[in-house]
Amino acid sequence: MKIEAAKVIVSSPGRNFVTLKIWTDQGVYGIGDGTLNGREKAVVSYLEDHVVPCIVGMDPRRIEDVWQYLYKGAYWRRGPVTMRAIAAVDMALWDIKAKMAGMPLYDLLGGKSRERVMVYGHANGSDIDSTVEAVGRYIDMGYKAIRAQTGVPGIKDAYGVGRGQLYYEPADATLPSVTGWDTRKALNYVPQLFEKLRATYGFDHHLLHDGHHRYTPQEAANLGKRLEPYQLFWLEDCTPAENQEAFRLVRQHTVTPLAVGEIFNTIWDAKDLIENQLIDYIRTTVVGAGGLTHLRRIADLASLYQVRTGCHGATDLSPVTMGCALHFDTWVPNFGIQEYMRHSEETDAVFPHDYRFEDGHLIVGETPGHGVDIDEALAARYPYKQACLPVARLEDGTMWSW
Ligand SMILES: O=C(O)[C@@H](O)[C@@H](O)[C@H](O)[C@H](O)CO
Ligand SMILES: [Mg+2]
Repeated sequence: MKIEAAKVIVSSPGRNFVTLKIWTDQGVYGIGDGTLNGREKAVVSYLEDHVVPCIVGMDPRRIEDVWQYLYKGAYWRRGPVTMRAIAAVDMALWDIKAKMAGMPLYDLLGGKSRERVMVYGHANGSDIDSTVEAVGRYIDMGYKAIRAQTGVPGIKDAYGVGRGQLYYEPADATLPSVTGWDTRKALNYVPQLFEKLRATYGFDHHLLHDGHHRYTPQEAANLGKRLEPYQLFWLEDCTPAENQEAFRLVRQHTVTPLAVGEIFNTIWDAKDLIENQLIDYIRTTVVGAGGLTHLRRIADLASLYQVRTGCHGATDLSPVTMGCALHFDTWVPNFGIQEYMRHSEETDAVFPHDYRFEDGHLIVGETPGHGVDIDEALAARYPYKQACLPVARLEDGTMWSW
């Protein structure tokens, strides 16, 4: 059996997606996602110029060998562009294998560990009162877990506060928009949001919060400690994780559960955090970390240390990644939660998929493969539109982590 052809499809139904379609000589095809928000074309070139010419003619059944070929064969290892390109191939090959086996992907991975996957949605508002209302709307929609982000008085366009209610997309301009940040103001304000949320809705729902890499380890420890009374499901990216040791300081001071990893690409980025039990949830997802082949390895390492999964699921990960992640979540023994930011109706139409939301959970169907396709004719109606993620600066102009 051979890979006969592979094509990269760039489409922007509301936002940009990079999709890889691989055809085999047996008439079966597979679909993979390689989207890298704000840097999409780098992956397009990596795939078209450097990956597709190598994989045509290879045996699509040899998923592990193709993965090792692309990883070791580049010589230049890791990084978001390389690992997304590998992920796109890997997802398409798993899709092909599962279709050939006539099985939904979760069956091929080892079978169902659960019937449905708990997801969390994004509630956000410009201030505490509007965020409390937004959380109420998610509760009314049936969500069991909700991430809450509030604007902070005196901070311009704080992270996570979108314009719409369901479809927040931060990559909003051809050149990066400039937003603001002030740790002191946020540290005083954010705990008040969670105090009000618990006072209003009680403790039945899981609440989550994203620090988006903005606090120093000491400040993150302070925030984690002050959030303890509100029993968060997790505090995400409380401090940058390039230095994995930084989490030790946070951990020593708070029992608020910690999640990290949406910007990690490999097991090496997470290894020290997992082995030293410095985190509770690992956020790497299929497109971010080299596909299912590598994500499985991360999850297996994590399971040894009782670290659970919490796959990244923002709108910049296409329905193809969401489909693969849901099959992974349905199988993985150490599942924690799945992020679910809804895609727009245009996006959902371009990517017909076999998963559905019900009672705060996502449920995958039994279509062989990962159950997500691309409508190429419709995709062609949405050409690429340059879009960048914002940057953040402190009041005095200093660049900060967005
Ligand atoms: O937790 C999250 O979902 C965020 O941190 C993301 O929305 C992130 O900002 C985007 O994926 C960036 O493209
Ligand atoms: Mg995040």
